Amino acid sequence: LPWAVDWRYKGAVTPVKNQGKCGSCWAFSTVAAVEGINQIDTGKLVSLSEQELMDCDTTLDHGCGGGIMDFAFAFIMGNQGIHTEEDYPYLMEEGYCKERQPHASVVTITGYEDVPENSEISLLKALAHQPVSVGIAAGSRDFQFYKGGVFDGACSDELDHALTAVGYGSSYGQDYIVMKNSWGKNWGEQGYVRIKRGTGKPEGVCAIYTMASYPVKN
Ligand SMILES: CC(C)C[C@@H](CO)NC(=O)[C@H](CC(C)C)NC(=O)[C@H](CC(C)C)NC(=O)OCc1ccccc1
Repeated sequence: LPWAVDWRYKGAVTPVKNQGKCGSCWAFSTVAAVEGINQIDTGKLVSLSEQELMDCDTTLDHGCGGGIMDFAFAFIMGNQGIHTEEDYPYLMEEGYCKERQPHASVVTITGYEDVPENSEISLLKALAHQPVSVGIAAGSRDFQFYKGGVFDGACSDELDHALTAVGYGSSYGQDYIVMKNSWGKNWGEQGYVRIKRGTGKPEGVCAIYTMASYPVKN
C-alpha cells in the first residue's frame, strides 16, 4: 500500500461543489466517485450531473430527501451513463427528468463494489486505486463547524451524510483520510476534511468504514 495517496494531485477530482439546502449529498458523493474513475480511465476530468440523479433516479433515491450511493451507481448503469454538469446543471431542487439528449456525451460505468465494512485497510486499498464514496455520521456540531485539522469526533451515532474519500496520508504523526464534502469551499479545509485513521475503532471515526463503495469502469 502506498504511504500516501491524493487523487487531487492526479487531476482526478473536480472543484468542490455545494449541495445547498437540499439533502443531495448522496448524489454529490456518487458523482465525485464516477468523475474520479472516469478520469483515471480516460485521462479526462469531466464534471458530471448530480441533477440528473436527483430528477431521474427516483425509484430508490429521493432527491433532496436523501439517497444511497449504491442505488445511484446502479441507476447510472441502467441509464447507460450520466450526463455532464454542463449539459444537465444543478438546480438545488428536484425537477423533471430531462430526456436523453441525442448528441450529449455521457460517462458510463460497468459496475460498483462495496468496501468490506469495518475494515480500515480495505478502504485504504480501494482508495489506492480510486476515489471512494463514503457514508458518515455528520450530524454533530463538531463536524458541522469543523474548520481544519485532523478530525477525531465527536460525531452523531448514525449515518446521515455522504462524502468522497480522495486520499490518505500522515502529518505530524497524525494519520488521516482526506475527504471531499459538498458544502462549498468555505467549509473545513477549502471544502475538504481530514479524518483521523488508525484509532482502533472498527467502524472508524464517525462510522466512515460502514458504508463505503466505488464505481467500476472496465
Ligand atoms: C437529511 C438527509 C436527507 C441528508 C442527506 C445528505 O445530504 N443524507 C443522505 O442522503 C443519506 C446518505 C447516506 C450515505 C447515509 N441517505 C439516507 O439517509 C438514506 C435516505 C433514504 C431516503 C434513501 N437512508 C439511509 O441511508 O438509510 C439506511 C440504509 C442503508 C442502506 C440501505 C438502505 C437504507
